[in-house]
Amino acid sequence: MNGLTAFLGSVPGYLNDWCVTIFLICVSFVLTFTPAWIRWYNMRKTINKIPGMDFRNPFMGNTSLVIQLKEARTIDNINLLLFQVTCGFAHLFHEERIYRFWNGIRPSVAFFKPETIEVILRSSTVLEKSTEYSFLHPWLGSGLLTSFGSKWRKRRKLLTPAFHFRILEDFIPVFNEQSQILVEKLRQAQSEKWVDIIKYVTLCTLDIICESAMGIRMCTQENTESPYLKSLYEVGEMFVCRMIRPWLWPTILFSISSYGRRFNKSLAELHNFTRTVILNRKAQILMSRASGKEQDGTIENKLKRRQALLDLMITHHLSDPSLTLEDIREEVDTFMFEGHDTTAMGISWTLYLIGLDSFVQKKIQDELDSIFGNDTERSITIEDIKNMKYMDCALKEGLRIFPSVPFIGRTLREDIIVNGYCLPQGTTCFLNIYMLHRNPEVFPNPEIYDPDRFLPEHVTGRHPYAYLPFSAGPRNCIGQKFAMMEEKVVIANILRNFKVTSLDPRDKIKMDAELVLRPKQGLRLRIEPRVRE
Ligand code: HEM
Repeated sequence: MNGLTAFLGSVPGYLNDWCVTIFLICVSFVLTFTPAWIRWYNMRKTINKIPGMDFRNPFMGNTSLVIQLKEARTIDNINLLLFQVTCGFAHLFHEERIYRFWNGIRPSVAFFKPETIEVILRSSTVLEKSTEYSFLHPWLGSGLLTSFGSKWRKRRKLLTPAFHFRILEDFIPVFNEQSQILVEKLRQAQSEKWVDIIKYVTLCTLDIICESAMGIRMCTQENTESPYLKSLYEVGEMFVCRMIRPWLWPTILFSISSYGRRFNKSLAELHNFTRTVILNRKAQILMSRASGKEQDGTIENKLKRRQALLDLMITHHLSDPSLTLEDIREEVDTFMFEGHDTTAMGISWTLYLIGLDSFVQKKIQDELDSIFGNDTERSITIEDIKNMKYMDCALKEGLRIFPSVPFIGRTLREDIIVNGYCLPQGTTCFLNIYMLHRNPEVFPNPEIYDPDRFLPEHVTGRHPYAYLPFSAGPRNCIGQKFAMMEEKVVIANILRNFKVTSLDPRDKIKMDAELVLRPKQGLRLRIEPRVRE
């Protein structure tokens, strides 16, 4: 201290104040960041006991590998590259099926073995989503997918009855009607050499979820120029642009970028639309209450049951205003988002696999003929769906090879032990469902499409966490029964009418690491009328 006083005494007065200020800034910097750095250093020591690749630049972590490969021009698209690097790492660490990696200074641990994934998903304390999900907040707020803690628990309890089997049955007419429109659209496209099946199916699943979640007909299959559809695509596209550009992660930088401005404009349109639908429906419910025509909260008539999700929330809001209209908006947007792209990809990938395998296609069509005979128009019933046993296997196998949600992320709020390794609080758990489904010990020749893997005799004895297209545990997919029913109705209606042939072999398909697993260049299918023997 004497030295400092002597030094300050020897410099001119006006510089004195500056020296003291700079000295104090340095001290507060050290005091603020040293504990954080010590915590990070200890965390690094613990995490580095898990197998993984080393890196030179501590600020970039293993992300620098992606940049090096991009610079080496091995592959141009960073999205494709990310997906391939992720799978490459999984192959390197295939023995323990666990590895660490550093996403910048953030530690992550990847899992793709049933026993380790079970520890994470069964835990009642690991319920918080990883930070990547926060990019969804402007759109979905803290709805069911992104929320955690008591908010998530309350919402999950409130919404679960809307997915009860009895309620889902009333959506079957919607699945039928919309998939019959899809069949007509495909019939018109038969003269084309091929169609990108994803484009057709996505409009169909969007119409289905709009009618089921909001109770309104959007008719996007008829009106592909719908402003709602345009905004929805724009929001999805800008969201992905942000995900793959780390410099746009800070909200302020994103909002002033051209991507952020386009995102915010379309988002405002989407939110306005959802809010208007909710307000209109609330007014209708209040009017029927006032006129005494309301059939109580048990939702008796068919039309009302079809709107179960929105009605359930509005009815709850009217008796308990702590569930606000904005809360309802978050949930409706969540269901619109989670409920159409996932099913569209499930249907499209499965049709693609069926289109590569004439043996499987014939088996499915034989099963459909045993249910419907030559009738290609009769609406599908719940009994028919139950009888589609081989179709069930074909769909499950499709979701095994191409799970619509290939990765799931969780953030640890306390230390846990997995596979003998300690994972400290703050670690991101990266559950690689895509590679979990390619474990040759569970699924021999994992790249082969073989629906027989899901025959009851082959499923018995399989580890319950070996196959997880809908995740598992407390935060599993609330819409899984809805999705399976919808997918069966749509695929059945297509294959009752058409023979499908996929034009691109498996090794020509490149995959994007987006929120859902999608092929870079679409899926080309030739559609021909079915000729019965
Ligand atoms: C093939 C179709 C589908 C697949 C593969 C799928 C897959 C998944 C997965 C893996 C999760 C867990 C995500 C995570 O933990 O981050 C999830 C959650 C969720 N899914 Fe699905 N999903 C599908 C269809 C649907 C449908 C049709 C709906 C709504 C009608 C839906 C609504 C949700 C919601 C709201 C959540 C969040 C649940 C919670 O955290 O409590 N999903 N889905």
